[in-house]
Amino acid sequence: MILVRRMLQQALRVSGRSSFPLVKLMERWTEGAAAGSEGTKMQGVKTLNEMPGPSVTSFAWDLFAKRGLSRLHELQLEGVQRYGPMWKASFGPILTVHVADPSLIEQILRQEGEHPMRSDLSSWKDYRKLRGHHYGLLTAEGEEWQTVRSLLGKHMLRPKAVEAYDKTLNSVVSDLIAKLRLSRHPQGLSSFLAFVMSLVLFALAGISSVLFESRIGCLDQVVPEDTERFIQSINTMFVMTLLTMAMPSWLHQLFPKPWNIFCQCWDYMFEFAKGHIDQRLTAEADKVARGEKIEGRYLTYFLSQMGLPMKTVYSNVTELLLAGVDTISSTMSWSLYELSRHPDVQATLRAEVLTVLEGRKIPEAADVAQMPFLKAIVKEVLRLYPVIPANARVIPERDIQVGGYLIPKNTLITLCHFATSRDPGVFANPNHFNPYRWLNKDQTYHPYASVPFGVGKRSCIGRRIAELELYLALARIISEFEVKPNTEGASVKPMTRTLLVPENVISLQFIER
Ligand code: HEM
Repeated sequence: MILVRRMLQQALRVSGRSSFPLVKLMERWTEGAAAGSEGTKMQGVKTLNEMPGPSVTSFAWDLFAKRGLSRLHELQLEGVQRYGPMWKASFGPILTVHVADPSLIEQILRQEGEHPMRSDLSSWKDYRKLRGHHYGLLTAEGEEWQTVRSLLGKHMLRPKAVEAYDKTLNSVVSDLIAKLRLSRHPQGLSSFLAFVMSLVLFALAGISSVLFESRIGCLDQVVPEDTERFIQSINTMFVMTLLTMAMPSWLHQLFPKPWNIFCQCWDYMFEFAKGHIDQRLTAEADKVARGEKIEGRYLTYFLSQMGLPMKTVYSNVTELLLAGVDTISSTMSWSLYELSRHPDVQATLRAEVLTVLEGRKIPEAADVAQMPFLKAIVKEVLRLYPVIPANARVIPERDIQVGGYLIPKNTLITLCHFATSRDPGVFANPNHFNPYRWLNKDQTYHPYASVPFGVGKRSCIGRRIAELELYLALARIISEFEVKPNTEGASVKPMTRTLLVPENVISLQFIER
C-alpha cells in the first residue's frame, strides 16, 4: 500500500500533475473504452454506460487506500450489496464487468467459444513475451492452448490415469505425516511456521512427484536452498501480480521496481523448472544409452515425448509446478482449520475412513471413491474458501447479452465466485462450515454457485490430481491424529493474494491417536 502510494506520488512528481487530473485522465480513458466499445444498441438491451459501478476514483481509493487488493473477495460482497449482480469497475487501466450471480455466470460460460480465454491483459503474458518464453497451459490461447490441453488431458483428466498416481502421492503423504510428528512440541503443538511450511512443501513435493517422479528434496530434513527460493518466488510473484495488473504499463516504466521484482520471480521459477526438467531427461537419455528400459510415468516425460518444442515443455512444467503449490497448501490449511473447529465433523470423517479401510492404514484411490463425507468436506471447504476467488473471461468472437446488458466483445468479465459461493439466496447460513449440506439429496444448489475448479473446456486440468492428493492426505491425517485448534476459538479470515489464502496464523495441535 505504502509502496503504491509512494509510486503514485513519484509518478505525479515526474509528470508534474496533481493527483486529481491523473485520476481524471484514467477516468476518461476507461469511460472512453466503455463508450467506444458500446456496439450497436439494441432495443430493451442496456449498454455498459448504463451499468452501475464505482467511479474510478472511489474504486482506486478502495483498492489502494483501504487495503482493497488483499480484500478483493470482500469487495465482491460489497459490490453485490451496492449495485446488484452486475457492476462495472476499473481495475487500474482495465475496465471490467463484475458478475456475481450463478445464473448469469452460467449464461457467460455457456457462450464461450471453441478456445475460451481467461484474460488478454495478463502481466504473466507480458513477462513471457519480454523474455521470449513460450506460454504454458495457464497462459496459452487458441490452437496453441488446445494442442497442449488435449495432450495433457489424456494424463491428467482420465480417471484411470490419475488413479495410477495414488502410490506416488501416498509416499509424499507419509513424508508429510512424519514431518508433522517431527515438528510438534511435546504437548502435540505444531509450531505455526513448521506447519505452514510443511503444507507448502507437501504440495510442492506432490506436484513434483507427478511431474518428475521425484520430490526434489522437499520433505527432506534440510530443504534445499533452491526449493525454498522457488517457494519464496511464487509468494512474491502472486503479490506482485495484482500490483502489476493494477498499474497501467506506462507506470511500469516510471516505477520499475514492482515490475522488476515480478520478472525476477518468474526468471527464477523458469530457471528452477528447467534445471529439474533437464536433469530428469538427461538421466533418462543416459539410461537409453546404457540400453536400459525406460518406464517414465511422469508428466514431464509424457510432455517431452509429444513432439512439442522444448520451450513449450519448459513453460508448461513451470506453470504446472506453480499451479500445484498454493492451491493445495491453502486448501489443506483451510480443511484442517475447519476440522479442528468442528470435532463432530472430524469424528464422523474418522469413522468413515476407518470403516472403509477395514484395518488397513493407507487409503488408495479406490477407497476414497467410497468416502462421500470426505468429498463433501473438501467441497464445503472450497465453497467457503475458493482458492481462485474471482476468475475471468474475455469473449473475443462477438458481443454477448447477459442480464439485460450488451457486453461488447473483448470486455474483461470478472466472475465473482467468492460472492456466489457465499450467497445467502443459494446457501442457507452461507458463512457456516456445514459439509452435510452436500449430502442432503433433497437439497440441490445452482450448479454454477460454487465452482472452485471452474467449468467447461478451460476448467482446472489439475482437478483430479488435486482432489486425489487432498483426499489421501486428509484421510491419513485424520486417522492418525486428533486435530485441535491451538488457541481455542481464534478465527482466521481469508485474504486475497491473487489466490485466497489464510490472512493469519492457523495454529493447530496434532495429537497422536
Ligand atoms: C484445490 C486445488 C485447485 C483448485 C481449487 C484449482 C482451481 C483452478 C481454477 C478455478 C482454474 C481456472 C479454471 C477456469 O478458468 O475455468 C484452474 C486452472 C488450472 N489449474 Fe487448477 N486448481 C487446483 C489445483 C491444481 C493443480 C494441483 C494443478 C496441477 C497439477 C492445476 C493446474 C491448473 C492448470 C494448468 C490450469 C489452466 C487450465 C487451462 O487453462 O486449460 N490446478 N485451476
